[in-house]
Amino acid sequence: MAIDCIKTMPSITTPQHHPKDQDQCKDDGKSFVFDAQVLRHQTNIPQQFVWPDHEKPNINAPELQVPLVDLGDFLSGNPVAAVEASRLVGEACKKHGFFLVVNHGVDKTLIAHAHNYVDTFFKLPLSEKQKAQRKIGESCGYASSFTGRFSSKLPWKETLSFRYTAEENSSKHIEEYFHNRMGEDFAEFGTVYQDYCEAMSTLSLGIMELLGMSLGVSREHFREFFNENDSIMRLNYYPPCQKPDLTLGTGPHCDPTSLTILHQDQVGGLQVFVDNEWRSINPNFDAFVVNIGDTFMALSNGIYKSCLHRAVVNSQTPRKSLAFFLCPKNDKMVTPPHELVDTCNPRIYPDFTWPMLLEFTQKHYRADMKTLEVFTNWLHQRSLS
Ligand SMILES: C=C1C[C@]23C[C@@]1(O)CC[C@H]2[C@@]12CC[C@H](O)[C@@](C)(C(=O)O1)[C@H]2[C@@H]3C(=O)O
Ligand SMILES: O=C(O)CCC(=O)C(=O)O
Ligand SMILES: [Fe+2]
Repeated sequence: MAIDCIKTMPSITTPQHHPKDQDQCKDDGKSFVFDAQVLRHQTNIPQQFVWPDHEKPNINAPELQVPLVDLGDFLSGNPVAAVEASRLVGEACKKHGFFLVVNHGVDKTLIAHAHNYVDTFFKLPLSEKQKAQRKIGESCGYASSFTGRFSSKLPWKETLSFRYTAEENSSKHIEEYFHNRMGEDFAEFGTVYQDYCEAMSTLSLGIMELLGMSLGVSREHFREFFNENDSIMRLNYYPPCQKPDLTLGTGPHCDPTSLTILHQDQVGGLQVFVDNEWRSINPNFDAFVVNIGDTFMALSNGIYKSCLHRAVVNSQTPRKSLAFFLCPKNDKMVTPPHELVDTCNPRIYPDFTWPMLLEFTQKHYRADMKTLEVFTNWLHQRSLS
C-alpha cells in the first residue's frame, strides 16, 4: 500500500482566505507515504493527487520563447552590455517576473554532477531516503510529496531540501549535514551541493546588482542586502505518472522566497503564467531560469512581479530540477529602498522579516499565487488586534 496518512495543519481565517478554499488537512489520524516505485506504475492514481478541473494542467502548453540575458559581459563590467541586460530584466520582471540567464559563469561539469546526484539520492529505497526525512514544520530534509501536511491537491514529486548559509567564516555545513544524516558514503554528495550552493550564492549576488540597476537603485543596494544570506537549496524529483493530465508535479504558486535560480534537466515540465495563459519553458542546459519571489516583490515595492509558475509531469521519464531559493539573513528587515517609494508610489507591503513569511507558509498557509497578499492582510490584522 503506497499511501496511508494525513496530519493536521493549523489553519487561519481572514476575510481573504478560508481554509476550505485551500484544501487544508483534516485530521483523520492516518498517514500517507508517496512511494514512487509503486505509484509510477499505477493507472488509477490516488484521489489525493487528482487536481480540480479548473487547475488541471495542459501538459502540452505552447512554448514561450524569451530573450536570453547574457551575463558574461555584464559581470565583466562592460557598460554597454549592462544597459542592455538591465533593460531586458526590467521589462521581464514588470511583466511576468522571470528571465533566463546565459554565460553565467557556473561550471557545466558542476551542474551535471548536481543533476547526477539527484538520481543517486532519489533512486535509493524509500527507507534510505527517509534517513533524511523532513519533520513537520521544518523546511529541510526529504519529503515524499506533501503527504504529512495536506489531504488534497498533492504534488506528484519528492524533494530533498537543505539550508545554505553564506556568511563570513561559514563552515562547509552542507557536507556535514549529509555526512551526519546519510553516512560516509554521502561525503562526495555533500561536497557537490556545497560547491553548487556557493556558485548559486555568487550568481545571485551578480543578479542582484542587475536588479538594482534595472530598478534605478544603486548596483550595490540589493547585493549588500543579500551578501550574507540564509538560503534554501531544493532538489525536485518528479517520477513518471500514468495520469499526467490529472495531476501536477508542483501546483501553481509564487515562490515566497526572494529569488529562485532554477536549472531543469532535458525532460521539460516547467510552465509560467503569462498574458493569462500557461506557457512552457523548454529546457536549455546552458541557461538558468531566474524567478522573482514574493520577498523581492515586497523589496521592490511591488514594481517587480512574483512569478506564477507550476510544473507538470509525464508518463515516461522522471524529471529533475535544482532550485536555489535566495533568502535574506534572518534579522534583515524586508523594506524597499527610499528610491522606490514616494507619494505617487506609497508602500504596498508592511515591513517583515523572512522568518515571519517562512513560518506563515509552514504553519498557517499553503503557498500559492496569493501568499504575499494574504500574508500582508494577516500582518495588518495582527497589528490591529
Ligand atoms: C503542489 C504544491 C507544492 C508546493 C505547495 C503546492 O501546493 C504549491 C506550491 C509549492 C511550494 C512552492 C514554494 C515552496 O517551494 C513550497 C515548499 C511551498 O510551500 O509551496 C512548495 C511546495 C512543494 O514543493 O512541496
Ligand atoms: O521543477 C520545476 O520546474 C519548478 C519547481 C518549483 O517551482 C519549486 O521548487 O518551487
Ligand atoms: Fe517554485
